[in-house]
Parts: sequence; C-alpha cells; structure tokens
Amino acid sequence: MADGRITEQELIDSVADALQYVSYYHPPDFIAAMARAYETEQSEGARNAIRQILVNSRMCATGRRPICQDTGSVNVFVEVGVQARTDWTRSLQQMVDAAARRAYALEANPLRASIVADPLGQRRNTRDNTPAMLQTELVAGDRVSVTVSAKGGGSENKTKFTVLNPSDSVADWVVRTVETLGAGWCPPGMLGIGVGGSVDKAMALAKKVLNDPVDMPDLLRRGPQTAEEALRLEVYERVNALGIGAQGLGGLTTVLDVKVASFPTHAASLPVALIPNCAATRHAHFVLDGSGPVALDPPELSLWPDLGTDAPQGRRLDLDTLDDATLRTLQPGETLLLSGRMFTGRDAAHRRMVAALERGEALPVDLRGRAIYYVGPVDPVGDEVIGPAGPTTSTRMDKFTRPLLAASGLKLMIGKAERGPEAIAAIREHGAAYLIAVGGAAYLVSKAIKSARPVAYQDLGMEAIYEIEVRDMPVVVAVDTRGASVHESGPRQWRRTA
Ligand SMILES: O=C(O)C[C@H](O)C(=O)O
Repeated sequence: MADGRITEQELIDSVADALQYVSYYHPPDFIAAMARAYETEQSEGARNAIRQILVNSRMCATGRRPICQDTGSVNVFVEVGVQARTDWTRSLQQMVDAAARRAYALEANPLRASIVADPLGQRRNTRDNTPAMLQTELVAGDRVSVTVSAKGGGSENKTKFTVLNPSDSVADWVVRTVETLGAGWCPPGMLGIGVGGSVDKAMALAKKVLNDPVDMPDLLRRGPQTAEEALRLEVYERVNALGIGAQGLGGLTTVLDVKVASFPTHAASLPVALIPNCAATRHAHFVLDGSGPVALDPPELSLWPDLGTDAPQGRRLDLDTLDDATLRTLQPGETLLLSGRMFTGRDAAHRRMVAALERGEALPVDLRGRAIYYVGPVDPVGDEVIGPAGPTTSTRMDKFTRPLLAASGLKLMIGKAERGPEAIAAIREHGAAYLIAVGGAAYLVSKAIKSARPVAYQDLGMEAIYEIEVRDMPVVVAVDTRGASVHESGPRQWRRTA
C-alpha cells in the first residue's frame, strides 16, 4: 500500500521471512562469541563439541537448512507505536500465526512442527507449529518494532522461577540453580534473568532480554556501571567457574553471556525468573514503517572461523554386530564413530512402547542388541535422506529406560545431556551404555545418516520410529556399562573458584 500504512501483508511477510532467516542464521554476535569460546576452550571434549556447533552453523548458513532439528516455538515480541497507521483487521495473533504457518511449511526449507494442542490430553501436533507465543506492547511512536525468535524446547524446559526475600542474593540463587539444570539446555548458550515486577512480569522480562546482543566482552573490558551489569558479570563468572562446559562435558565456557532486565517491584518481594537459551540461540529484529516488508541481510560468511573439513576422529563401532564384550570396553568421554542400523524414538514413542509392554503386547520393532537414537528430525528436502536430526534431551526418557532395557534387549541409547540415577542404575544392571551426540549440530549429524524409513507410529509425525542407517556418526560415551558418567566426572574436573 503506497499511502504509508503498515499493512497486514507487510507484517506477515516480514515475520515469515524472519522465521526462515533465524532457522539457518545464528546472530553474528552469537557466532563471534561461540568462536571465542572455541579459541579459549581447553577441555578437549567441550572444544570438539563447540567445533561441531560452529561447523554446523556455517553449513546451515550456506545450505539454508535449520541449525537445530528443534526449529523451536515461535516467540514474537511486537511493539506497536500508538500513532502507527495500519490497515490491520485481524488480531496480531492471527497475523503472526499466518506468518508462522507459511514459514514452517516453506517447500525449500520446511521447519519442524513441534507444537502440540491439548497439552493435558491428547497432545496432538498442530502440524504447522502454531500458535505462536506473542508478547505485545503499545509504545510511543508511529512504527511497529518486531523481534522474532525460535526457542528450543530443551532450553525452555530448564526455566526456573522464585520469589526471594528482598535481602537475598539473586546471584547466589541463579548460580545454585544453574548447577542443578544439567546439560539439557545445550550449553554453551545464554541466560536471561528477569528481576522484579510481578511474577508474570519477571518471566516476560527474562524471555525478552535473551534477544539482546552478546556484549559481554565490552562489559568485561569497561566494568559494570549499574546493579544489573554487576549481576550479569558476577553470574557470568561464577556460572562459568562451575565447569559444566559445552554439552555438560566439563569445560571453561558454559555461558556466552548473561542478560538481566529489571522492573520496580513490591517492597516485600524479589521475583526472579531464569530462562536459558541454547547453542541454537536464534532471533532477529526489524522495524516496520509502512515502506514495505523487511528483508534481512544474510551475514557475511567470513564471520565463521575457518575450521576446515577434517573428518572426526574416534574408534569405529559397528552397530550391526554389537556384543557385550565390546560394549564393556567403552570409556566415558571416548569419541566413537557409529556405523550401521539403529532405530529412532523419543518421548511419545517411548510412552507408547512402555504402555504396550504394560499391556503385555510386543514392541513394534525388535530392539534386541540394537541402538535407539532419541531424535525428532526435520523433514528432508531435495536429495536429503533426512533433515537436520540432532539429539533430544535424554533425561525425559529416563523413566522408560528400565522397562525398555528389561523387556527388549536394547543395548545402546543415543541422546544428549546427563542421565538420572534411576536410568544409570538400569544401564549398569543391563550392561548397556549411553552415548551423546552434539545438541545444536543437527544438520552436521544428519549428514552421517545414509538412509531413513519410518517403521512404526507414523501418526506421531516427527516422533515416529524410523530405522536409520548411519556411517561414521560422531558420538561421545556418556555412561559406560559400569554406570560411570562423563556428566559427573567432566564438570568435577573443570570446576574452579570464581
Ligand atoms: O525437540 C527436540 O528435538 C530437542 C529439544 O529441544 C531438547 O533439547 O530436548
């Protein structure tokens, strides 16, 4: 529309383009921070993981395919100027959902639909990743300012909230809490902290501030000038001193930056919200002024460090001839290159399999002596056999692990992050092992998958069981047959005093 009005189409086109953009481009400041973490990391396991994250990031930028198989829930922050002239007749929610629907179904780069309706009941996938999560504000001015982010479920799941006494230390609570989060939020990443306001306000602040650019190097150089900056710095240094490291393997960098937003609050209260963001932190910002939809500029490829194309090194493990004696030789922290056939299966498939076992029914696939990969891949395009296919958080499968190991003869599980005590005990009792792939390196991982065919529960969409064949898929032994866990030994080794 030439009369300077901000149109529905302009908003929808711009949001849809931004959703595609963030699916394959990390923000430049985030790439630079990850590259710095790679340079300084001294833990070999963590450094290898960061390398995979950076190689994956560059591959996604050139291939225009998603950084992570979890292409996120759509989080959109819209500030509408009270003097903005628009032609809008639909609600913002309807317009943003129309954009999400279009972006997630784009033929050249379809994104994964992860949203389920009826969360207390059927948990039916809505198939188009709607509805979006919308934060709206009416502000002064005549423009519409939009921030689009795709937020992964693993990091969102680690959100925490508390109301402290006004005299309590926010930094102490945050550091203590991050120590309990494990690695399911895919570090290295960001922490968003909202302090003050009301309980809901604190949460909204934490979510929004995660979209601010990474500027920790500046803050480290010039020192803090406000209480918020002092908190950022203290949390950054103390959390990194915990030694959690990339993927929880133990290392120097757990957070690339810490963002803090605050708001006046009740004299009796100190609400604090903590929201982590993962190695696939994805967001973009633009302003609509009535001059047409916004097309975001692609980042320069020179932003990514040149990490070469060396094939990963490690011991080769044949998945088609797994035997107990070989499994017993696996060492926590050791890199393996997997080849052969395995099955995929994550939350919904596990729930169904264990329900089938409880009813005395057979499993739909024969897991004897086999490996299962906890993954919900993106659909393939062109000549791909599968879309980006990184691991999902294994902890959610813990409660199904004992019955599955006992009934099926399963020998290997592949996912990301630590296992809980119950799962580790079951792994030890059954002489099984648990391996991790790098969360946030989904496109890279998918290149090791040479064939994929759905074999059960196809109605579950991305949660269906596939039989896949891999060649030289890099993984790290996280829990060995004796129950020793790299997620305990790694951070213990790299912990230091802040
Ligand atoms: O849903 C996924 O694929 C991964 C999820 O974001 C997770 O980190 O557990």
